[in-house]
Amino acid sequence: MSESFQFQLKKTDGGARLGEVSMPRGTIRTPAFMPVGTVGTVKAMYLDQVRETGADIILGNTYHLMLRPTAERVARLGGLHELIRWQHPILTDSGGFQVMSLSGLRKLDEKGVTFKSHVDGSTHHMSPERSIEIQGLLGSDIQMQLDECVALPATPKEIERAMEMSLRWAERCKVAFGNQPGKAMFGIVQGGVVPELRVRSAQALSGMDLKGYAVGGLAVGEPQEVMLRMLEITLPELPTEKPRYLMGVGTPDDILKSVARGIDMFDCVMPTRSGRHGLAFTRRGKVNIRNARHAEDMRPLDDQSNCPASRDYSRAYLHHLVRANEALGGMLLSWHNLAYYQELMQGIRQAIAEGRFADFMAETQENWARGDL
Ligand SMILES: O=c1[nH]cnc2c(CCNCC3CCCCC3)c3[nH]c(NCc4cccs4)nc3cc12
Repeated sequence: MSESFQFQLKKTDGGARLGEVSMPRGTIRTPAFMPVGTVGTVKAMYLDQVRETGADIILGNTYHLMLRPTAERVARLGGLHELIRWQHPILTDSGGFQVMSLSGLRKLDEKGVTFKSHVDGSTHHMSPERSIEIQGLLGSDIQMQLDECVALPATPKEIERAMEMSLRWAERCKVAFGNQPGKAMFGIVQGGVVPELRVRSAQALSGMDLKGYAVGGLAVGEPQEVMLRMLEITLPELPTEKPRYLMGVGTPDDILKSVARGIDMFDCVMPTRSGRHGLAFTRRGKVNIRNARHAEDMRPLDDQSNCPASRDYSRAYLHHLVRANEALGGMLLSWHNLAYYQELMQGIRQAIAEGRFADFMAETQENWARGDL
């Protein structure tokens, strides 16, 4: 196991990249899908199940953990890895994005974000330095800079202001992070859907020589083709020898098309959140298990899968559990969806390794279009 943080670009196939991030706690095979942990758990899942699906890394939820049980308490309890018993890499977000989407009264200025906790209404101030301190207390392996993801629609002036402040915050986070061997701090490219702002943000962050780069400010309601166009504009400005992380993305189709343009890492609540609501992602497209057509269908979701949730339970049973709002329904569908996402990532990595990613992408999309049997 390497004592440092290293990214190795192993192969490219068109714009798609096969790589590995090596860290003291383990290796991340890229392109990688990172399941979202919330308050230290991937909702409705045991972490050894998450590991079994093929996850090399999970996300820790800074916003929730800083409010409850607090970063200081997590540190006193030995850090997040000890607390949740996950001994592989953990990436934590800065907490800023969720402040903007979850908390009440909030103010954002050069110093940072001031907000009221949705848990108990207490007031919190999070500066770039405090965000890095919190992520350090959690024991995070990959820490994200504090940034401002401006809510769309926004004027170019507003987008420019937020992008430039995010760059200043990136510098402050880099200083606060200092030199932590085996760990990394990633910058986040902003700039909305304005090409020249995207280029300026990516070029400025590249100049900071960070360990990895996230593309932020996307998957916030813009059409898929606009998101993809922004990747085509942004990624050429980022160093090829560093990992690229597209934040909050996405559906299986988003992932295929973003891998084709050079993205290495993804996170999304989609597989777990939609699983809890009865939506299954399968190799033959989406299946809404609540639909009456499954009520007496004895087949499993996917008898080819090595995941028990996909292989051993009938659709009729899953339909019943979800209709009855039984917790086991959401658990089994979350498990199935995470397994499907990891199977998709494994297929992508294999296809790039064999130089047939374009064919894999076309076949996969055709199977989705064919729809469920
Ligand atoms: O610019 C950004 N800066 C920082 N974070 C962003 C995120 C959150 C990524 N997931 C964090 C996880 C950390 C652990 C807990 C769960 C989230 C985004 N998510 C989306 N789209 C999906 C979206 C989800 C909700 C609204 S849009 N676009 C995003 C853009 C940014």
